[in-house]
Amino acid sequence: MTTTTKDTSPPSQPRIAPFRRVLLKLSGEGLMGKQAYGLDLEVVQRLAVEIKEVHDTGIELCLVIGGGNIFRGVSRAAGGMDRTSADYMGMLATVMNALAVQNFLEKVGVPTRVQSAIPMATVCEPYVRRRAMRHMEKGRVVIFAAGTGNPFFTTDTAAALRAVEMTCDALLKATQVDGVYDADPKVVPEARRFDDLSYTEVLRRDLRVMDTSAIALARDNGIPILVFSLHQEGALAAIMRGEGAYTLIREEI
Ligand SMILES: Nc1ncnc2c1ncn2[C@@H]1O[C@H](COP(=O)(O)OP(=O)(O)OP(=O)(O)O)[C@@H](O)[C@H]1O
Ligand SMILES: O=c1ccn([C@@H]2O[C@H](COP(=O)(O)O)[C@@H](O)[C@H]2O)c(=O)[nH]1
Repeated sequence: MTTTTKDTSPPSQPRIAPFRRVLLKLSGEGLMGKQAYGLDLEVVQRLAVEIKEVHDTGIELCLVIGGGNIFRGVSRAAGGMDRTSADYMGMLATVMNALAVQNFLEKVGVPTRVQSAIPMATVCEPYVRRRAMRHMEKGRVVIFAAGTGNPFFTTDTAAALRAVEMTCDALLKATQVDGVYDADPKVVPEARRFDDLSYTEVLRRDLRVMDTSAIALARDNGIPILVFSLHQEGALAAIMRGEGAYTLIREEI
């Protein structure tokens, strides 16, 4: 599922109001491209250009990047380690991804700041909510690293949390698949894709495109979630124009 495709979907009636500020969650695994581990720098470069395109329109942007391309606390690579240590390793992996994306964004002329939930003063800023808001008001893209800073969570929950804290209009989840299906499409090829879903339906059907704490946090704070493919070229800009293919998760529909 790593082939890049061009978004050719026809323009349609926008399903959601124009955005002022959004949080973009990039799948860490998605940054591997065709590789088995780490970063495919061509993928990172393409995403940087796509983010710039949106940033140039004046929309305020913040990012959360997963760490699945390097390390996950619950993965087999964690072996017999205790969960908290393994989760801290996972959070540190997200810092590496944040620094890589920061580098590529700055190469294409997008001003950025990385803020880490685990303070590491010689590497990046610590997470300070009001400072992050100010950076965005000044036109900087803020990259939130190290997840929530707590073990037993994931970067999906960190994305929902930061989206609420930053008063974002939406959480955009750029992932490996082009939306939410009635079963994992990587496991069940005949799974059917949804255009629209309510938070409650995602939780009731146990659709695991995101973890339940992220969905619950978004639901409790009324943040719409748009799930789309990170591999579809132009998908991010299309969504910003009210077009493109994505699953929209929001209140009862
Ligand atoms: N019902 C479902 N609909 C869509 N995708 C699903 C569903 N259930 C499970 N998935 C899986 O969820 C995955 C989400 O991918 P993604 O790489 O974004 O996960 P992630 O945990 O956020 O990644 P990372 O930790 O690397 O950031 C997809 O690979 C997809 O196969
Ligand atoms: O708040 C958080 C966020 C992440 N972790 C750990 O990091 C890895 C990588 O994050 P993904 O969301 O899976 O990409 C995750 O598996 C956890 O081990 C965390 O502990 N707390």
